[in-house]
Amino acid sequence: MSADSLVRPAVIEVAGIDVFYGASQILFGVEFAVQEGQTMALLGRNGAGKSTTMKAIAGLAPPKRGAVRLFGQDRTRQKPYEMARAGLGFVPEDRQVFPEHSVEDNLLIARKPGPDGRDEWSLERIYEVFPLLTPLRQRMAGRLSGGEQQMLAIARMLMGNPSVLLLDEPSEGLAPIIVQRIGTLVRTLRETRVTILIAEQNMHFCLGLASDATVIDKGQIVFRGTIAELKANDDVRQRYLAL
Ligand SMILES: Nc1ncnc2c1ncn2[C@@H]1O[C@H](COP(=O)(O)OP(=O)(O)OP(=O)(O)O)[C@@H](O)[C@H]1O
Repeated sequence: MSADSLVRPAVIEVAGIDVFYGASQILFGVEFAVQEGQTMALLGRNGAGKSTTMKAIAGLAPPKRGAVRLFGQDRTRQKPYEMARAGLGFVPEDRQVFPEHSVEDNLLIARKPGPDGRDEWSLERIYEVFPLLTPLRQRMAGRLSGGEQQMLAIARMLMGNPSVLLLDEPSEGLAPIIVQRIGTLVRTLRETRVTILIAEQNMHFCLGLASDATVIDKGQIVFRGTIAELKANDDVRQRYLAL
């Protein structure tokens, strides 16, 4: 077997995408790849284009030029439900739990096997990994705290057994202790061999979590490397990530 045949395509490939909202161009040739099992941090300041990139991958902000590929297959301009069927789990910035339904119903509504037939996430397993949700199972999701809602949003996404996770600013607006818990949770997920892309303003949250980093500024990629390389690069951190 040649070495080439062992090279697998990246799980997520964003290939030179331009995204517009109306007449305003928001992303300019954004390009990066996430390999199988990698935890990639997409970092950048407020308004840099992180959410737009996540939405472009998830099918919510179709690129005008360039391509989005999942497991080597072209998925540019597919609908969000098609991306979900292809194995993509997306937790948007605003979490979007069903406020009038209980925690347990939110979870059950989302339950389905993954595209590869994987069915790892039962309610029992969710409560094991998210012990904070156990006593809240009958509570209306709209009455949860921000941190609890974030946990529920991640748990609900997992009930669809995705093989690729997109988390948009999971630490946003949460107290430091809750941010720590979300960090522990992401580390647990990393061990389940899924591929993870996390968009964050909070670089410190990602330093101990991610293996790799991509930095975006004004809709353009300005850095790609390992987390260790980012830590060692004062210039990039000061220019693009300092608050
Ligand atoms: N629906 C929209 N219509 C027009 N412009 C938008 C829309 N959504 C976002 N923008 C603009 O696109 C740019 C990128 O926004 P985006 O939400 O992708 O950034 P971000 O890096 O995720 O920042 P944040 O941390 O604030 O979410 C910003 O200038 C923003 O004002």
